[in-house]
Amino acid sequence: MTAPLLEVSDLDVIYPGGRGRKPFHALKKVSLEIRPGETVGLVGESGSGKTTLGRAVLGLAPVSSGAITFDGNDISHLTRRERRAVARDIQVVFQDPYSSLNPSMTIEQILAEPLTANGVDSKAARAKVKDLLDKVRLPADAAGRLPKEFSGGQRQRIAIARALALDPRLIVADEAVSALDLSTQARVLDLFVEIQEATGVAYLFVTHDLAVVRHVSHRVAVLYRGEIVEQGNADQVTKRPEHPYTQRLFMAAPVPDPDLQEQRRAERLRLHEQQREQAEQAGAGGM
Ligand SMILES: Nc1ncnc2c1ncn2[C@@H]1O[C@H](COP(=O)(O)OP(=O)(O)OP(=O)(O)O)[C@@H](O)[C@H]1O
Repeated sequence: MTAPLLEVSDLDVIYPGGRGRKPFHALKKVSLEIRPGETVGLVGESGSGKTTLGRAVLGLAPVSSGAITFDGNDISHLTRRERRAVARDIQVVFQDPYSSLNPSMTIEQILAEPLTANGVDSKAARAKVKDLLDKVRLPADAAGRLPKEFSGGQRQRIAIARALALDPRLIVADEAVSALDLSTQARVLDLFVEIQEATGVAYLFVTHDLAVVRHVSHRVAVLYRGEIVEQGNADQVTKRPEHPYTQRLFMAAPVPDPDLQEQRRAERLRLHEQQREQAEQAGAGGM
């Protein structure tokens, strides 16, 4: 079996208190592994600690104890300089495609920025920008335009292209499709999968949306109040969850497939009709 690319072991994150706020223990003894080219979906309801775990991997949350290793090296307590070296390999795509792109920069400037900051000359950067636009299925003439000229889905493609600029090995996707409508979501998710197949990048896919997690994940980890209560193969966790919390979480999930949704709606209506008829009959019998 391949060695893990990312290994989180017994991780505790405690946000310090202050200004009348008590310290908050956001992650408790969290352990998780991601192998090269793998997608691990991280699910859990709001406040369970999903974003905190993504941020800890990116070096943005306070690690109180435990370890995060990337490619065998502990990255949980890096200096700024050391972090910069790792940052090439671990990139992020955030939820909001409207605020994450600088509105006054052209797409070419946005995509070239991480390249030139890492010593790529401007000619090579221009060529790479073309290649990145192609990877995310945007036309080459997108380069000269501004973010405001693009739809939410297209902006998210630009954000993905920017994350890919330095050929990372891991991308933390934090609710990366949550702001998009359903059909755009599906297309952007397909793009994530396509890019993974082409480049071998691994994803930590943070999402509250179980349909999303089913769509992209090889494995799934379920967070509940800062603890991982279940993790395993995506099929097994999403179809036959063992932990009662996961069972409740998946039972309550909306269904993304419109046909299935319609079928369930029709079933509910039929049941409702049946109950109404039974109630009417019972009422009539009583008269
Ligand atoms: N900087 C911080 N200081 C103190 N507490 C924080 C901080 N950031 C997050 N928290 C708390 O940590 C807990 C976990 O937050 P986190 O954002 O990781 O959850 P989440 O599962 O991603 O939820 P959501 O889906 O709502 O973003 C929450 O109770 C939150 O209030």
